[in-house]
Amino acid sequence: MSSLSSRAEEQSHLSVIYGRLDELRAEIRDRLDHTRRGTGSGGTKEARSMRDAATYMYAERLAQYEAVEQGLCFGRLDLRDGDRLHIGRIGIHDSEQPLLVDWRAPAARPFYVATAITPYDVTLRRHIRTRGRTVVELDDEILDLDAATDSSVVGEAALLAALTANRTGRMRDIVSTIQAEQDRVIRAEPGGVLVVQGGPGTGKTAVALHRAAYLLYTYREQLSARGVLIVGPNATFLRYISQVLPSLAETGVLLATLGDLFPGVTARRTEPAEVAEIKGRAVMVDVLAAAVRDRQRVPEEPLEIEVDRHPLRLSAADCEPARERARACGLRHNLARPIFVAGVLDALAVQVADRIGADPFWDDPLGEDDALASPNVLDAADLADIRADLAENPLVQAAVDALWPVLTPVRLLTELYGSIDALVSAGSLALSDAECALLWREPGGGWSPADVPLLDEAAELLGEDDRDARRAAAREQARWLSYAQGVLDITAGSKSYELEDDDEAAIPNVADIMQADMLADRLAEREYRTAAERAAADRDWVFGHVIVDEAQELSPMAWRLLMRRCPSRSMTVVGDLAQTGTLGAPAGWADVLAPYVADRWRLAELTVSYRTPAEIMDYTARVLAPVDPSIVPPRPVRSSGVAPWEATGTLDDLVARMSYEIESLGEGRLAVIAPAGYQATLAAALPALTTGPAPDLEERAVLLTVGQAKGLEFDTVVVVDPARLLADSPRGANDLYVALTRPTRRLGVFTPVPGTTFGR
Ligand SMILES: Nc1ncnc2c1ncn2[C@@H]1O[C@H](COP(=O)(O)OP(=O)(O)OP(=O)(O)O)[C@@H](O)[C@H]1O
Repeated sequence: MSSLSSRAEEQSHLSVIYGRLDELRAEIRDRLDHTRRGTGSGGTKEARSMRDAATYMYAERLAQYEAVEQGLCFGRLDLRDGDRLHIGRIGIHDSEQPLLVDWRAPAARPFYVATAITPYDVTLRRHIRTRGRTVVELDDEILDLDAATDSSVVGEAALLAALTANRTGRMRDIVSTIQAEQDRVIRAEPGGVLVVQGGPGTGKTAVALHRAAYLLYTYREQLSARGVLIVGPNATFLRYISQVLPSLAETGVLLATLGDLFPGVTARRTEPAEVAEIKGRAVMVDVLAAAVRDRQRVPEEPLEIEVDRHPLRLSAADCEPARERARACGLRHNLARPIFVAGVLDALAVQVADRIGADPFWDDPLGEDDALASPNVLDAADLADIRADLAENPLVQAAVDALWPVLTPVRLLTELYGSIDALVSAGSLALSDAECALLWREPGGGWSPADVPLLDEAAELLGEDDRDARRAAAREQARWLSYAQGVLDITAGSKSYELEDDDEAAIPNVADIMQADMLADRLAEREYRTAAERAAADRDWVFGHVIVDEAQELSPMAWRLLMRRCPSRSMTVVGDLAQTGTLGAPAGWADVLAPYVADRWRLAELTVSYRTPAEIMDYTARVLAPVDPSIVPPRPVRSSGVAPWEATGTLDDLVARMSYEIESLGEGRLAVIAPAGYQATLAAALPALTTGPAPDLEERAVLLTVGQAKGLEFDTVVVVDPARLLADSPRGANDLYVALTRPTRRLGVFTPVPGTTFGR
């Protein structure tokens, strides 16, 4: 397809682009060396911090330049006015002209959406395939109405090459072959909630990742300070997608599972699906609120507290007004505690004052015993002293702690789960006794992902009395902000002097890539993490944009947590309701979103499956039609000529089949997807498979449950015992749908001989 002369022409342009990239790297390296040499003990504290921040930023920029080495330039547009644009992973200029246009720039958009009918002034679109720094293939499309075909696919040859390449266990970016319907999602406005619904393999995950990169590029000012959060279903999945954003030179994104979103807690505990389902219900908000109220007690029997060898009595009548006042103040548990404590101290102080302040000379002058009370010789200052002494008294403190303890989320939940009485009391209006019994567990053993939204909710209910720390932090921040503003003014002023004949757009100085508040944050912390990194350590962090992948799996409690992290509701929600595996998951996107945005959300649908060839999609549709006719697989973009195989047999037969499949795999990757109860037997019978809770997907062959396989793909997939997968869960059809749509090339379906199984 590509003539030698055009290849030579592209090669020479490519060499110029790489040459310029090398220059940019060398310049940043020089700057880095220069600031590093200056780093150390010299200068003021502020100057040292400034140098550290600059070092960090140059290192970050260098890493971005290093990350774009592979596939730096992948396309060219020839425009009607004779202009020619090369499209690539980042923008690169020399002193006179742009050499490479960033794929996210508006000028690059026609590369993804132009058609013969709507050509956007493009006359030719060229896909350039490279290996290292060498051009290996060109694929030209003339956007000429006379030559228009009805193909809806852009850059067909490049797309097919990408789709049929061996899988590696790591997802690749799709930047050179994004399709028009995907491009519309990637470049959609960031405001509000955008739901992206699409069947398996339609590129939802790929689109979500490219959207994050696009948003950070286009709305950098708004987003880089707050960061972008991408939530994925599990750690294996995050590892699978982890290379995509670095290959797009983006570092401002936090990839996390829901279990990672409560700093200080690593939620890896496994638990039965029915327990996770209860924890995910919206009524758990009421259960937790009741659990907190249950920790705000008054004594059933009066408490005796000995102070200065005299007994004081603390009764329900003393404590009830204090509790009412504390509850009525509208503050959260820990923040309301001082009000309760003040009420209790008042009650105790009166008792002490009555004892020590009685007027020794008081008498009933008329002997009629008609005085209301003994006049007290103590004044307000004395009473305040008594209260202060009582507040310091350990026995008083212990009594108050028992009645209204300072609670952390971890303590509240640990003590709630650890007591069936506490569970039944807190759950009385929302849970059955049997459900409370399911939630009960011994203390210890770690936290599960479903616990994390509850810990977060508990943190909201409890609050943290950190007023002093916040005031001090605000003062410190203001000091750094004014310093940072000064630094930016100076560096902006010195820009042309420092850079002289450099390309200023391509070599940023501090003022280009930082705002004063970002710089102040970094200086103040004396460590220079990106917003995403800092967000990971801060429960109160509010993200600029949140992207949720496999969103159909999230519980109502999980949504509450995510919405708290994104009060602006700038969100992209990506999922497929037909692939829902969890119990208690939503029936529709409206159900999920209504509590937060009513009906103010947009829906975009992806309709073409890029992963799975037509033969496998047809088979899947046939198998699922009698089980769940509502499942309609998406339209495949290609066929492979390889029909799926079906077999029935013993474990030995399966072992024989697997050795053939693994042998004929070549460079690709294979997965066996089997019911959870079969995992032990199959792991023992098939030692060539990598197994475990988070198997390394870069290994050649892995054994997975459906839950683990969600979102992943392999060249070859063997699904074991589909009937059992169907029977194993109330959403069995969805599970089978997920399993059958994982392969990019070959599918095998193996059923044990009737009446036998390969495990529990
Ligand atoms: N435009 C494209 N160009 C090249 N490859 C693509 C394109 N779109 C999607 N793909 C590839 O198709 C495969 C499926 O994409 P992805 O995993 O994003 O789909 P998905 O909709 O998230 O699937 P699932 O619902 O099963 O999780 C991936 O290998 C992805 O790289």
